[in-house]
Amino acid sequence: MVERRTPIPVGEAVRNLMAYASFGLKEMVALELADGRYLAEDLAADHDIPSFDRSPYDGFAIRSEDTVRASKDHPITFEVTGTIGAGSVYRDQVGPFQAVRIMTGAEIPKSCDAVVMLELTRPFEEDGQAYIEIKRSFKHGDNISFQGEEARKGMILAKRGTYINPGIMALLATFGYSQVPVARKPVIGIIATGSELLDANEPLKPGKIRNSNTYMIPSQIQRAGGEAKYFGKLNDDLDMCCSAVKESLSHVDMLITTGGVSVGDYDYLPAVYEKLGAAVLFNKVAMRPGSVTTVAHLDNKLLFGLSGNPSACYVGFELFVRPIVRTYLFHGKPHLKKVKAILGESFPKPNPFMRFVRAKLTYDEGSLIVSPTGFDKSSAVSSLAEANALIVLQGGTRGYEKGTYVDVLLLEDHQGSEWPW
Ligand SMILES: Nc1nc2c(c(=O)[nH]1)N[C@H]1C(S)=C(S)[C@@H](COP(=O)(O)OP(=O)(O)OC[C@H]3O[C@@H](n4cnc5c(N)ncnc54)[C@H](O)[C@@H]3O)O[C@H]1N2
Ligand code: MOO
Ligand SMILES: [Mg+2]
Repeated sequence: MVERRTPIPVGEAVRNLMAYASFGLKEMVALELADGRYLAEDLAADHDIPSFDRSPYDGFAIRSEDTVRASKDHPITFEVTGTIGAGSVYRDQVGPFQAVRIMTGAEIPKSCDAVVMLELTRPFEEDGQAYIEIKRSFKHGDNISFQGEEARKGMILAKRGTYINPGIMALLATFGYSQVPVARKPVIGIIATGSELLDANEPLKPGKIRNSNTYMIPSQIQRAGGEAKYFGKLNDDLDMCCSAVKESLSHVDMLITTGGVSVGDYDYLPAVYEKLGAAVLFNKVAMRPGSVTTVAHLDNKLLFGLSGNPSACYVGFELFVRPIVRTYLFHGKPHLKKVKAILGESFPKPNPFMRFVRAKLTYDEGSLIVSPTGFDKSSAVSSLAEANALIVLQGGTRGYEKGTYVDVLLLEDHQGSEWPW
């Protein structure tokens, strides 16, 4: 008798699974290696920015009170008493009608309170002494970048779980993080099952196909923020699958297998879970593709039984593995971000189950347009290539017309979403 499985709604499957999600550990990495990682702690300003009053222009630092009477007809002359480049500090007193030549980024001398841009001065020399003429008045604080005007010491500038992008790299360096507390990447094992599988370098043989899943999944793991560890491909053999799963699991934080989760004669994963005593959370989800996606846990670790069919495998990863990975990385919104977009092409297929259509999202003059990327069976590989989004079509619907607003999940996004969507 073929095993009958009862599909559970996607939302219920995600909720069941997320009960097992946990934060990972922190590790320190050199700043140069922090790009693309996730902050394990809030990033706080340990000093004001700027940390001293500085000049935003190349010009002259002056005392504004000396310019009160300056005008086109009555230029006022200042004696230039020194020069400060960025990085230098001018310690002498600046007296009435004196000016200090100052460069962008240099600290304002204590007795000055305004800066005049070079272009607004007329320089001249008399008896070897430099002077400038100023033809307008300046107020206290004119052209000064004040200490703390951008950020105050103690402010939180990025939260724990933030993806480290170029801007965060700049902040980390600004605040002297030569070592950065980042989330340790979860190590995710991958095993492919299937006697039909050839390696990428093998010539095609009758009845065989190349194993694409274990090249696709590491790429998805990396996009999610984890680290992939490949344990090879296995023939459909129960004992071999059992020992490989058990052994591999001991070296990783979670394990993905692909293939062998359905009800066929050589689909051994259900038997593997049973033999190893893994508790199955679900083994049928009301979705297409990926209905056979199975999740179990053993020794406090999650086992993801993703479908062998490439598109089903892909979608199963994004819906179920990704939020576990992002939670491990301290991300507060671990699920795929959902937006509304306009369907760029009709999708005539009926949708008995919730359907996740591989799609390409584009921007057109303020609108988001989304179109399926091609062949839509769960066995499809080609439609994955261009996909940067999944269109979500509700179960029990009969097709969607071009121009309809549909829900779309973004695959290449770092903001993420909370649950429920
Ligand atoms: N009687 C039923 N048959 C099937 C059902 C069902 O409910 N009743 N479900 C179908 C659905 S839906 C899917 S999806 C597949 C899932 O199959 P498995 O997860 O058991 O995967 P396999 O049988 O091992 O392989 C399926 C398919 O994918 C190819 N494959 C496998 N591994 C890879 C790989 N690493 N790279 C590329 N392609 C791979 C394999 O050759 C098969 O063509 O079951 C349906 N059947
Ligand atoms: O798991 Mo299957 O993808 O529904 O085709
Ligand atoms: Mg099968």
